[in-house]
Amino acid sequence: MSAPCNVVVLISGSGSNLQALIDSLDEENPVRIRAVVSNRAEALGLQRAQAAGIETHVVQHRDFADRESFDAALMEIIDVHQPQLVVLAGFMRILTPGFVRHYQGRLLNIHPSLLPKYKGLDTHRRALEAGDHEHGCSVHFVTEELDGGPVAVQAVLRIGADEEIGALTERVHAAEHIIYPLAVRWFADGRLRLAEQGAMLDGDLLPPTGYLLRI
Ligand SMILES: Nc1nc2c(c(=O)[nH]1)N[C@@H](CN(C=O)c1ccc(C(=O)N[C@@H](CCC(=O)O)C(=O)O)cc1)CN2
Ligand SMILES: NCC(=O)N[C@@H]1O[C@H](COP(=O)([O-])[O-])[C@@H](O)[C@H]1O
Repeated sequence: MSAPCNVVVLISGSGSNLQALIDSLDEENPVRIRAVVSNRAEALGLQRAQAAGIETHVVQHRDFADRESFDAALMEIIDVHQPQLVVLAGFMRILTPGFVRHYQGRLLNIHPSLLPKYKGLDTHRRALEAGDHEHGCSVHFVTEELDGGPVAVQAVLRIGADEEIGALTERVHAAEHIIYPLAVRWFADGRLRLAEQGAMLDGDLLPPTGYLLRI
């Protein structure tokens, strides 16, 4: 088994991706979730972490004068755990260049679209309004460019005729809960890495879409 991989998870909301990561842990998995940090005190994900016996912290962005000081407070808490990996799981704040540089290559995010399409927010509505036939989610390395980092893995879904945003959101969520634990495990096992050229899996450069799963 690989050496333990200390992970800190950042959240802002319900934490279903955090829960999927927690549920993926077993004696074969080297991932050790050392702490969960939320920028919102009301995040239900904090309760999920506490139920799993994971240390939790709240760092509210509204308590800080600017993004740099907020990020510095995050980093101070995160670095206590000396993480090999920081996981954004529904974390809804844009991180500063200083934060991204500090964790470069060991910072992952789950995004609810087939990047590079629909960076930012409100992705499901945008895909439906565009009349797309496919949609999905992406795990990517985080860079200074918002949702622009190299993709590690994507889940591709067919959009059903007249599919409602609620149904699509649920299907994408379910797909996220498959690909995020997979990508995090690959990283912990030393299989997934960020190189100069992009995301690498087992020493091979991944395509811009990352490792594709059709679900
Ligand atoms: N430097 C980076 N920071 C973050 C990235 C990234 O790729 N580079 N990914 C995001 C996650 N994300 C989409 O996947 C995302 C999160 C938040 C926002 C956003 O516009 N946030 C607003 C506040 C919104 C709110 O509080 O509800 C803001 O920060 O002003 C866009 C995309 C995480 N950070
Ligand atoms: N741009 C970032 C973004 O929209 N992230 C999305 O927030 C949700 C968090 O759900 P969760 O709190 O239940 O994991 C997830 O669907 C994730 O893709």
